[in-house]
Amino acid sequence: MRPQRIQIVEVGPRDGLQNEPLSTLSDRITLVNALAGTGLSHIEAASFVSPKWVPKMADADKLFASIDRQAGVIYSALTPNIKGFEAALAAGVDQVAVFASASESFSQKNINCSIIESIERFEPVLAAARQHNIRVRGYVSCTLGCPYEGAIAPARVAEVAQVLFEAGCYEVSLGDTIGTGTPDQAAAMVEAVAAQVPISALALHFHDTYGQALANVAACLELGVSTIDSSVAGLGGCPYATGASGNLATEDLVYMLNGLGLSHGVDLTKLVAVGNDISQRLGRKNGSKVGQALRKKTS
Ligand SMILES: CC(C)(COP(=O)([O-])OP(=O)([O-])OC[C@H]1O[C@@H](n2cnc3c(N)ncnc32)[C@H](O)[C@@H]1OP(=O)([O-])[O-])[C@@H](O)C(=O)NCCC(=O)NCCSC(=O)C[C@@](C)(O)CC(=O)[O-]
Repeated sequence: MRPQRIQIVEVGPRDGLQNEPLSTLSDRITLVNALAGTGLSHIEAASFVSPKWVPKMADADKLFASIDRQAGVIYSALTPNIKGFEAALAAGVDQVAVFASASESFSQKNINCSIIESIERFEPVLAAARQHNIRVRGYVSCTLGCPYEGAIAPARVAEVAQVLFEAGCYEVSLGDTIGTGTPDQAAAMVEAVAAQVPISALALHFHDTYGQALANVAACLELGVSTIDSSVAGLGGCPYATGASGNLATEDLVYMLNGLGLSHGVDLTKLVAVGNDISQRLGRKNGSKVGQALRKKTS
């Protein structure tokens, strides 16, 4: 049941840096370029969202105009509405993502509308993307808990994921936004969603606030999930989930996949160097245990 090949979606430049107070446009560009040199084949590089809401993601068009695009790498971005999609299209984004929530309260805080309204806003994005041959990824946040509502029923997550998939998202990424989930809960949630959406179209997007992300991924790999989102150096958090820490660190994920003998195409040594560099630039502790361990070993 465990897949042999894993697709890693690197979300550090977006989910990571959207929440790093000291990051600059230049840091963002440097990070995207450096990540593309590690073998990663999908980098979520930016968000076309309101800069009033998420100031650190401003100037996504400048970022796309400045990065050195590598053949074989998908450079994607978040687009919450048609305005964002049109800007992303003009900037030459390869792929976009729409983002819904399994929690009504989080939907209101994050994108200022209800879940149903968010889906309505995504319809023109999906239609325009189809017209331009651009693939759309869907996110469901708060799949294992909400900072405002607490527990979220797996059936609710499955319902929102199914709506996104049937609306045309080629893949649905399941976010444990506040990182509270544990392996059995994560597996139960994925099983509930997989009853509605093919498991091959599901991705995991787990934050590591309670140190459970890697264990949760390991449990869900056994169910056949083959796409995992992660963030170099465990960068980030969420502006609308106070206290949530960064995503699962890509270095930790790659180290585990190596140990399991699963292929992924990423060079761990190069990745560790990128994680240490961005941590140093931001003046923050590297959030990857593997990044820290290998740095000590090599220094
Ligand atoms: C969705 C909106 C825009 C609604 O925000 P709104 O205020 O309801 O929208 P509006 O349509 O009334 O527009 C208000 C202003 O925003 C502008 N605007 C409107 N749309 C855009 C756009 N696309 N790009 C740039 N500007 C835009 C619009 O032009 C206007 O400008 P003004 O007239 O005031 O100068 C806002 O709530 C927003 O941008 N939210 C950002 C949400 C965000 O990025 N959150 C962090 C993502 S993390 C996440 O969702 C979880 C995830 C995906 O990582 C998974 C996980 O970890 O679990």
